[in-house]
Amino acid sequence: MLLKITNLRVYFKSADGFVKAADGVDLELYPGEILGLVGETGSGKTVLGLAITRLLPKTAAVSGEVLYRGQNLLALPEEEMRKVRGRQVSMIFQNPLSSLNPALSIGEQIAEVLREHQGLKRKAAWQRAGELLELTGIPAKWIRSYPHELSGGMRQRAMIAIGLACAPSLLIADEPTRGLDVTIQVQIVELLHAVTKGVSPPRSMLLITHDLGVAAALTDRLAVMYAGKIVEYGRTGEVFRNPRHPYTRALLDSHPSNGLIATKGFSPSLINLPPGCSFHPRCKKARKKCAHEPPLVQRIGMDHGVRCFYA
Ligand SMILES: Nc1ncnc2c1ncn2[C@@H]1O[C@H](COP(=O)(O)OP(=O)(O)OP(=O)(O)O)[C@@H](O)[C@H]1O
Ligand code: NI
Repeated sequence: MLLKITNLRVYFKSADGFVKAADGVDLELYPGEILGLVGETGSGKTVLGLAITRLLPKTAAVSGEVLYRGQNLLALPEEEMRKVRGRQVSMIFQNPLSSLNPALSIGEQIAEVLREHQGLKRKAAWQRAGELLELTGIPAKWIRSYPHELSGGMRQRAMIAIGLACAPSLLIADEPTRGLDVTIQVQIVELLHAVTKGVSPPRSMLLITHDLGVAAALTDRLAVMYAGKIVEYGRTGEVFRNPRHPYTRALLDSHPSNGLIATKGFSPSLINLPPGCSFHPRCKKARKKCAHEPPLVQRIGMDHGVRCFYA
C-alpha cells in the first residue's frame, strides 16, 4: 500500500457553521496504480488532494490519518513534509495560469524545484529542466518562455514538468484536462499515461476529474465522492459496468463527454448536511431508513464497496 487514508475530516469554519468538505474519507492507493476521484463540483475532491499534500490553509481543521508508506503525513513536522512534497508526492494544480509564476520563465520554475529539492547545481538544473520539457512534449528551445506566451495545453505540460521535477512516487493531478480542446485533452491523457505507467517502476497517480471519459481511459480504480464522502469505489471497469450506488448511476447516466451531472436536485450544503444518507433527498431509491441513519460502506465484492443500504 502506498497511501492509506483513514477517517479524514476537513472542516472549514464559516459564519454559518462548519463546512464539512471531507467528512470521514477512507481511501487506499496501491503502488503503480492510477486512482480516479470523481464527483460533482463542490464534493471535496480538491480539498482531499490538498489535505494529502498538506497545502490547505491554516484555517482548515484536519483530522484522521494519511499514511504514505506507513508514515502519517498529517503528523509530520512542516520541514519533513516539505521533503515529502519535494521528493515523494507532488500535486499538479487545477489552473496552470494561476499556479505558474508569471514573472519566471518555465525553465527557471522547473530549475528552481530541481535546485531546492534535488540539490542540483545551476547548470545541471537548467539542463535537466530542458530534458523535462522535452519529456512532456515542449521543445527545449522554449525553456526561456514565460507562462503567458504558452497555449493552455503547453501550460498544462509545463505544470506536469514541474510536478515531475522532484521525481515523485505519487502524482496528484487536479483536473489536468479541464478547459482544453478535445484533441489537446487526448494528448494530455497520453502524456499522463506515459509518465505514470510508462516509467519503471510505474508511478502512482490520484487523478481528480469531472470527465468520466478521461477517468475511463486512465484509471485502474475509481472512487466516487459525494458531499465529502466516498460513496463508491472499485475497479474502474467494474464501477462502469456495475455501478451500485444510486449516485454513481446518475453520474454515469449523465452525458459523459460534457462533464455535466444531470441528477435532479441541488447538491447539499456542506454546512447543513441532511441527516441519514447525504444523498437521500435526491435519491430515487431512498426509503425511510435513509433519512435518519447514515449508511456505512458495504463491501459487495473483491475491492468494490458502496455506501448505501440498498446497493
Ligand atoms: N479555503 C476554504 N475555505 C472555506 N471553504 C472551502 C475552502 N476550500 C474549499 N472549501 C469548500 O469545500 C468544499 C469542497 O471544495 P472542493 O474545491 O474540494 O470541491 P471539488 O470537488 O474540488 O469541486 P470542483 O469540481 O468544482 O473543483 C466546497 O464547499 C468549498 O466551498
Ligand atoms: Ni476541485
